[in-house]
Amino acid sequence: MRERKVQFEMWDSDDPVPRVELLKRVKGCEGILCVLTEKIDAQLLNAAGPNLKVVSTMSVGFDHLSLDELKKRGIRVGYTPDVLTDCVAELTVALLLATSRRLIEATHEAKTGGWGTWRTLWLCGHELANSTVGILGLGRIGVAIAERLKPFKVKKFIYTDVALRPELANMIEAEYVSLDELAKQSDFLAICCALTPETYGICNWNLFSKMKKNAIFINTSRGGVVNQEDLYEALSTGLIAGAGLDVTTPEPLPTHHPLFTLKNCVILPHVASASYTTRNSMSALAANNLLAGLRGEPMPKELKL
Ligand SMILES: O=C(O)[C@H](O)CO
Repeated sequence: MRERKVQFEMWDSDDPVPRVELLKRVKGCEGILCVLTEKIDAQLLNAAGPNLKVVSTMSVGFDHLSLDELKKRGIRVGYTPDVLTDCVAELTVALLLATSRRLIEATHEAKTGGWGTWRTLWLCGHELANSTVGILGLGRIGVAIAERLKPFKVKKFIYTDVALRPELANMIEAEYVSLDELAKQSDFLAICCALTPETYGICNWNLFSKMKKNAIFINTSRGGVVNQEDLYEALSTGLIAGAGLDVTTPEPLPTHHPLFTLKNCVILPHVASASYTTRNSMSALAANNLLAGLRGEPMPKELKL
């Protein structure tokens, strides 16, 4: 293999690179490796200029990339699916259990003196055994979540998506239903779809009002799929039983946000893929995508534009 040297400049901080700084530093670059906090839009692509050949994002989600603008300029895009599937599924199950069994409330009560005598209905939650689990957007992550939930004796998996996903559905014996039926039948509803113009705000009053009173809503995809005002209304009026959110709009969610006042809403700071193993795999894959793109070779994981 012919050796080629790559010159790179790294933003050596866990905090995002300030936009003004990024716009300055991308000028003339052939490749950019970014994370989901960087908006790769027309402004940034113009600032980079015509040398830019490849953008590699260290994420499975790509809603921070203006795909039309990238396509128009013939810029190739790499992303990091698969390597985070197990980690995200694991966290989703943890969040689901923490929400449905009210673990955050329970530790708070234990610590702050709320733990009195044993009481019959105190801190009762909802169990997975004999339940129906709905998945909105059945991909690798949805399947991995269902595989982990099955041993909890879930009765039935149902899903909806823009199209039938027979191969994935067969792996978990999931039945395809309409969005309305998904809302009506699910005891637990896991949101696993990508954020696109079609899914923006799809979890709104219309959906929540059809859900069961005992339903638990879990979102580890993107905050933008949820109408948060409607979710607040649904949770605070007891329309649904609880919500676990790893993603919100905006991020970070301001500490004074009404959702933080609700006991039946568990909010995590976008940590679904945060394990050492997974973040290492994601960064290696993102780097390999970038290098392959620069060499003009097939990327290990390229997004088809
Ligand atoms: O899109 C992603 O990769 C996750 O949201 C963060 O790991």
